[in-house]
Amino acid sequence: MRILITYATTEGQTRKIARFCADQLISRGHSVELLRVEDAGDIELAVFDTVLLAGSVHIGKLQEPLARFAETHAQALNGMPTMLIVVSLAIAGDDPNDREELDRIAAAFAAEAGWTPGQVEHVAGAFKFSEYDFFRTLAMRWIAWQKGEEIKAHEDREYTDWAGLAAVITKWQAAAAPLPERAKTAG
Ligand SMILES: Cc1cc2nc3c(=O)[nH]c(=O)nc-3n(C[C@H](O)[C@H](O)[C@H](O)COP(=O)(O)O)c2cc1C
Repeated sequence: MRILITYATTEGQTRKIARFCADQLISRGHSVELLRVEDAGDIELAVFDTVLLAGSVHIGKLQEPLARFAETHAQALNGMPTMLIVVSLAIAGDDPNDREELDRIAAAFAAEAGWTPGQVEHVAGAFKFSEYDFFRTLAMRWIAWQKGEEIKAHEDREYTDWAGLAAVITKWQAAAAPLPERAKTAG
């Protein structure tokens, strides 16, 4: 399959997640174009069989450039298999209220764009204290403290479940493949 993966990232974790997805798909024989969403604006989606969008939650929202991309290409996206990956820290916990809030964020993003993703996956991100400015450091230390996490100054901490993500991608590429390709890519 020809697959477009386009992503928005603020501190870099979603780029790492998008690259991981690309590597997984390439290793299964797919042709993958991986683009930061700012570089994907006027891309022709008709040349792809499927599209994966990824973004991260900052103060209750996904990035604006990702929202613009989804809105601009909503019609094409609605006509092909798609997946939205939502990266957050809240999903790393086990609070059902957090999960509800993340589902609401994903639903609002999709509704505003006029796009119905074929699949929505929540993926845990990372604390990136090496990337934060002074005020972000204060805010994120407070969040870490609230969650009972002790993180040293300038330390990063990753919560992404790479094995879980690999399983999601394996399943998705098999389901998204056009029928004749399914036999080749399944498993
Ligand atoms: C300023 C700021 C605000 C954030 N707001 C949220 C939030 O509302 N909910 C949440 O679950 N995670 C929140 N996060 C955590 C990010 O989603 C997480 O760190 C993610 O890995 C960032 O991905 P990125 O590096 O690709 O931007 C926030 C992080 C920062 C720095």
